[in-house]
Amino acid sequence: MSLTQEETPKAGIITLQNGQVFQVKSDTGKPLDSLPVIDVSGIYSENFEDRKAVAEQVRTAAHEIGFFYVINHGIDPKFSGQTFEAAKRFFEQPTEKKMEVYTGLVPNEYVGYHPLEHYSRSGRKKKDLCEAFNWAYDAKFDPETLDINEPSINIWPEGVPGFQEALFEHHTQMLAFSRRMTRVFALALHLPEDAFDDYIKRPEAGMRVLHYPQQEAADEDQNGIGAHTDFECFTTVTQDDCGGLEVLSKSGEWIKAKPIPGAFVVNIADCFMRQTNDFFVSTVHRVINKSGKERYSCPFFFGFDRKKVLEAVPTCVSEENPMKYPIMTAGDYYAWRANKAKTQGGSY
Ligand SMILES: O=C(O)CCC(=O)C(=O)O
Ligand SMILES: [Fe+2]
Repeated sequence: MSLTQEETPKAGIITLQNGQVFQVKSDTGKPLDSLPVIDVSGIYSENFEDRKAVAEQVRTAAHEIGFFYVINHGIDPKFSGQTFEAAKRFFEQPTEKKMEVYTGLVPNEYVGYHPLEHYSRSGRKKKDLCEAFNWAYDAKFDPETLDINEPSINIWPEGVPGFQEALFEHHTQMLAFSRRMTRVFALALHLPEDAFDDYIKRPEAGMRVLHYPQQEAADEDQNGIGAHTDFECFTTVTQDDCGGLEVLSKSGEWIKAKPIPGAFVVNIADCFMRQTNDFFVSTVHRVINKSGKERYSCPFFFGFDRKKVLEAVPTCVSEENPMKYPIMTAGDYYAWRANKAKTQGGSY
């Protein structure tokens, strides 16, 4: 949210940190089945036509709604199981202990602990009812690293055995999947499959695990995480079976992204929206946990090397449709958004 804590949001209007303003028709999520489900098993095929067939479905989904489920993604659910189990052990600790790795200790970066009811994206009366632990790319855990000696920016809690190991085992899986999906996105943009390969040799690859207690406050007073867009290229979310993730449709309705066992939810984020000159839509989403249970989720945020310039891809600009966004590096864009989110009480 770009609203400061003092401003009161106008009913039905959402203003985001990236400057976009949205009109919402109804504040209540609807259980529509309108998010596409894409079987991505073809991304592992040796046959180009199989990969292209997945890419065409991704093209439509990324353009029309910016959110879709992927099934048959090939990642064993034991990895997210381990992450959720490790996260429960971390979140269970007293707040003072968790604050030893408070994200505020690391300026400009989104690593470490984000406390409960501490940030607000929604501008609602009460701050967002979630807590999170974030960790960033670490060359040591990237089998394709270019520089194994690159220092890590992560901070880790003491006294949670196996925490870092569980989280990075999972991260390494998601990294490989996201690199493959980047090739699918290139095909989806009708570019050569390797068009972004150089952008993701040293990618931006942050991950977080979130805990949402059951919400007692009314939706108009609080959200689990308020309406926002993500700032990298695309996000892949593993959610448990509680539900609560909602996506804002183009017509201004909140659609419930109900959990599909074993599926990931993939959403387009702002860097891809900028690079594709709005052909891919970075879609507003939020979470409200009224399931009666504790909700856990784990998004993986994938983006380009900070040194790369976010120029529009050639298939998305023309004389009639010039680039809409100022050109900057992925790193400058990230720093701008990260700072905004941290100083305005926002979250990731
Ligand atoms: O918890 C979820 O399902 C989504 C979380 C999210 O949108 C975020 O952390 O950016
Ligand atoms: Fe998000």
